[in-house]
Amino acid sequence: MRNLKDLLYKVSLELVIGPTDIDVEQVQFDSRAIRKGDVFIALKGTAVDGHQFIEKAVASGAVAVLLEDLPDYQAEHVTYIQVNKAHKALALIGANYYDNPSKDLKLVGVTGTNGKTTTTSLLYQLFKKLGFKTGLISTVEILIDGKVIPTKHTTPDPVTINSHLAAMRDAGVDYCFMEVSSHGIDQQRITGLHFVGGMFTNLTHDHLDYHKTFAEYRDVKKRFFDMLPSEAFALTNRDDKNGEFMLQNTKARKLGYALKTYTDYRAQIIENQFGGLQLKVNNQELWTKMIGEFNAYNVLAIYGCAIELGLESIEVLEAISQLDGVSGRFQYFTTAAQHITAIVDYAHTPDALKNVLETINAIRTRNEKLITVVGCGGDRDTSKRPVMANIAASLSDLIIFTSDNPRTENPDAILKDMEAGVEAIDFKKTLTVTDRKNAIKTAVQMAQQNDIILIAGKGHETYQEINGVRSDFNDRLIVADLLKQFNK
Ligand SMILES: CC(=O)N[C@H]1[C@@H](OP(=O)(O)OP(=O)(O)OC[C@H]2O[C@@H](n3ccc(=O)[nH]c3=O)[C@H](O)[C@@H]2O)O[C@H](CO)[C@@H](O)[C@@H]1O[C@H](C)C(=O)N[C@@H](C)C(=O)N[C@H](CCC(=O)O)C(=O)O
Ligand SMILES: Nc1ncnc2c1ncn2[C@@H]1O[C@H](COP(=O)(O)OP(=O)(O)OP(=O)(O)O)[C@@H](O)[C@H]1O
Ligand SMILES: N[C@H](CCC[C@H](N)C(=O)O)C(=O)O
Ligand SMILES: [Mg+2]
Repeated sequence: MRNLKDLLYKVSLELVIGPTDIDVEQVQFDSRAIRKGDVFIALKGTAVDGHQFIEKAVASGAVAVLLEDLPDYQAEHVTYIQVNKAHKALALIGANYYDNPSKDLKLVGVTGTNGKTTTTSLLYQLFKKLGFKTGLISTVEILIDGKVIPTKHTTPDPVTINSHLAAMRDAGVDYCFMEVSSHGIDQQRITGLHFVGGMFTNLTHDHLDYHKTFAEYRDVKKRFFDMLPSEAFALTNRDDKNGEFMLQNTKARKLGYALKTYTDYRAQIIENQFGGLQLKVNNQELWTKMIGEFNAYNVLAIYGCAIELGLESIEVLEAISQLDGVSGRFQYFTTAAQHITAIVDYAHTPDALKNVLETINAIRTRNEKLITVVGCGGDRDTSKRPVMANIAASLSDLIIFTSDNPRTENPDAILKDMEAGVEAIDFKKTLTVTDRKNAIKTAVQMAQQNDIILIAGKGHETYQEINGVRSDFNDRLIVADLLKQFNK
């Protein structure tokens, strides 16, 4: 139970009707979750306006309502608090509710189109290996020094974020690494958090359904760096043309990492094989199990972050060489007989798909086929569909288009959008198999000695969402099972 007045600390108020010196139970922004004694925050969302549900929230027992627009009818014994920006107020209230836990640990945020989960998960592993109590907030899971908590979002809502940070503080966590998505920045899910560092991986095509233009998407990402305090570091990829742009208005210490540009943290690829990467990082040797040029960026970024957080270079390099890959990111399975390799990867943007295919093409040595199984999500950016299909077709020997979370869309309509991106010359090597399990089965059946199968788009996911219904689905389990026939 918390005092409402304390929760409103730093929230800029327009009008208050009723007492604020009252006890409230929980902070809710969904009327369906309200219990007696809660405070309801009405948010104007992307689908509906939460103001519609004020009466319902009050009927369910809300003792206070925070809103932007006052209703004509106001219930007695309920406090109404009017603000200009309810999303911002929610974030501040969420932080106040848990006594601003982000100030009690060292929180680093990672933003960018691709590589956030990889970078944050590697940082989590690295800091744990070096003996620190560590936390992680990522697309795959939330980790509180080893304790796993399932998650649905990359960057959860601010009440959830602060509740996890509070649990981390209570567990004595020193460092927390979190993914900062563009939706998270735009919807103020990270407002009020105290970061000691911010990192930027790259910016390429994604989420143009939500942000409308690339410039708007870029500007939203930059807002994360604008909010960093002067004691924080801001470490950005200088080989990406937006790496410097992110830092234009930040107060934080500006730092860069790159493979192709001279900056603070530099790496050179000495070797890039299926076994891993050999790098020269600021003139020191580094070996890692991570594969491909894009992972050279991820590894260099975590090295820079660790040094900025005050760790010793030698022990960081040594610990990085022991880190394992990240679940569903270039995770591969090789058969004993026939030597067929299947790679499950979370590439769900044009750039990620291109990177993964180029990596496979660069490190494959034999005269084998590369078979790609890929789909595009429903109810998400439709403009990336033909682009991803074109990339898959031009960089593979055989392509099987299939479904990847059609959500509420017709799966075949999504596949038609993808097929439209394939050049006439590539058509003869493409197949469309709507059912994803059958698509994977087809790829395995077509594979011959030494062939490589890439199954892209779902990575760590354990479900497939069709017609709005989620059912169990796991690319890794399915392909591992199908490959058993070659191991007998
Ligand atoms: C488009 C989007 O981002 N939507 C998110 C947003 O919901 P919204 O505010 O738009 O919701 P809305 O349905 O319009 O409802 C408005 C308000 O009315 C309330 N309501 C609604 C119905 C009702 O009966 N009573 C009620 O009170 C809702 O709780 C809400 O507060 O805020 C919610 C709470 O934080 C999120 O759960 C929800 O995520 C949806 C489910 C989603 O799919 N989001 C994805 C796109 C997303 O956020 N992805 C990013 C990036 C992914 C990546 O690239 O890694 C992520 O960070 O996960
Ligand atoms: N630094 C990088 N640059 C480009 N592509 C990358 C990079 N790191 C990983 N990838 C590719 O992008 C895919 C997604 O990686 P990851 O899950 O780390 O990204 P993310 O930013 O967390 O994605 P999301 O926005 O869905 O949370 C990987 O499976 C890989 O194909
Ligand atoms: N966080 C990303 C994940 C996409 C993963 C892909 N499997 C899909 O469902 O489209 C998004 O919501 O756009
Ligand atoms: Mg992620």
